[in-house]
Amino acid sequence: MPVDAAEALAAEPRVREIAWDHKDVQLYHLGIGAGRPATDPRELRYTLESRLHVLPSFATVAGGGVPGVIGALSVPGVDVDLAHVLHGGQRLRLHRPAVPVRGRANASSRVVAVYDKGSAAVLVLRTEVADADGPLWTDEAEVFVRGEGGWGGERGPSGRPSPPPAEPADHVVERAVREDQALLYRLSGDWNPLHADPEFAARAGFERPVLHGLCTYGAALKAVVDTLLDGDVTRVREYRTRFAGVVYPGETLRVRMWRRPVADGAGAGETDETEETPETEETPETEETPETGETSEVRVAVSAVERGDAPVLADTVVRYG
Ligand SMILES: CCCCCCC[C@@H](O)CC(=O)SCCNC(=O)CCNC(=O)[C@H](O)C(C)(C)COP(=O)(O)OP(=O)(O)OC[C@H]1O[C@@H](n2cnc3c(N)ncnc32)[C@H](O)[C@@H]1OP(=O)(O)O
Repeated sequence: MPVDAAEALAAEPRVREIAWDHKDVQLYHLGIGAGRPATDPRELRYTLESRLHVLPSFATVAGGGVPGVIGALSVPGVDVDLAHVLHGGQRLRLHRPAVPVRGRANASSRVVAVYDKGSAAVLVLRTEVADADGPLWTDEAEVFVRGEGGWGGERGPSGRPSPPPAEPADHVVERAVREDQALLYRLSGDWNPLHADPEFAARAGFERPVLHGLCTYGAALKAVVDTLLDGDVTRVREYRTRFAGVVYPGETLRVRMWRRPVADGAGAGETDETEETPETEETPETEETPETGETSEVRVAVSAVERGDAPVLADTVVRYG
């Protein structure tokens, strides 16, 4: 059986040392579309080493993606065809206000949930990253594997993505995706040919290579940080999304944002009714978001302008201090 849930869940965490420096950060920023226009003082913070800050979504590639997406799926009990794999969702919690420009840390990854959707399997991979000073971030990727369900396993959280709020958005920005964006983004470590090789993309059922989900994820966070947080990357506490539709390089992303206070009593580490946190073991202590002042959040909806309002990122929330 290509997905053996019991074996995947029982596997020991995979622990590896990761390291990164300013060059990795700059490459990542270029990969998600930063640096245009190249002389804009705000953009220079994404590209110039003397002013560099780190967009927190860099955490999803820190360490060069080593050993890359294929390695990340090399888990006991998981033997799937990469052409059937789509990124289904992503969640990131920061345990410190800023991701450092250079770092060395231990990353511990394991499968924390496996769901049987009948026609697909959903794997939840959690990675906890800590350096000598303590926890840095926790990252959770939901991996949707088409054609691998049907073994009678737990179905997990159900439901379609929730629609965006009915009221007009507080902010709407558009961000063009370069034709070669995926070719640039993959240099940060996700070498999946789905994003570069037309023949592989056709085998996976797409008319041409699609953009990495995490590239859209980074571009949307950058739009939020630049628009709402005055470019202050240190205010981001948590960021989650569901990948609801593909993006093709060359399209334009429309990012709509609705600000709202976090409901009374809902700490940054807690969930709300729209959230689809997998029902796994209790959230470990280290996943608490730091208490660095009042937390607000923004609901975000992302679509590709060329294809109307159909969401490409749904159930998307950024929490910030
Ligand atoms: C370490 C990191 C590892 C990362 C691996 C990824 C490697 C990358 O290189 C790969 C990528 O970047 S791929 C590009 C980004 N992703 C995408 O573009 C996917 C876009 N989404 C889709 O196409 C569909 O929503 C699709 C296909 C996802 C689902 O659509 P449908 O097949 O129509 O499914 P649907 O009928 O709506 O739902 C069936 C059941 O599945 C659940 N579900 C749906 N979308 C989900 C999602 N995105 N994540 C988790 N669960 C999801 C539904 O809730 C439903 O469950 P139930 O029947 O119980 O209600």
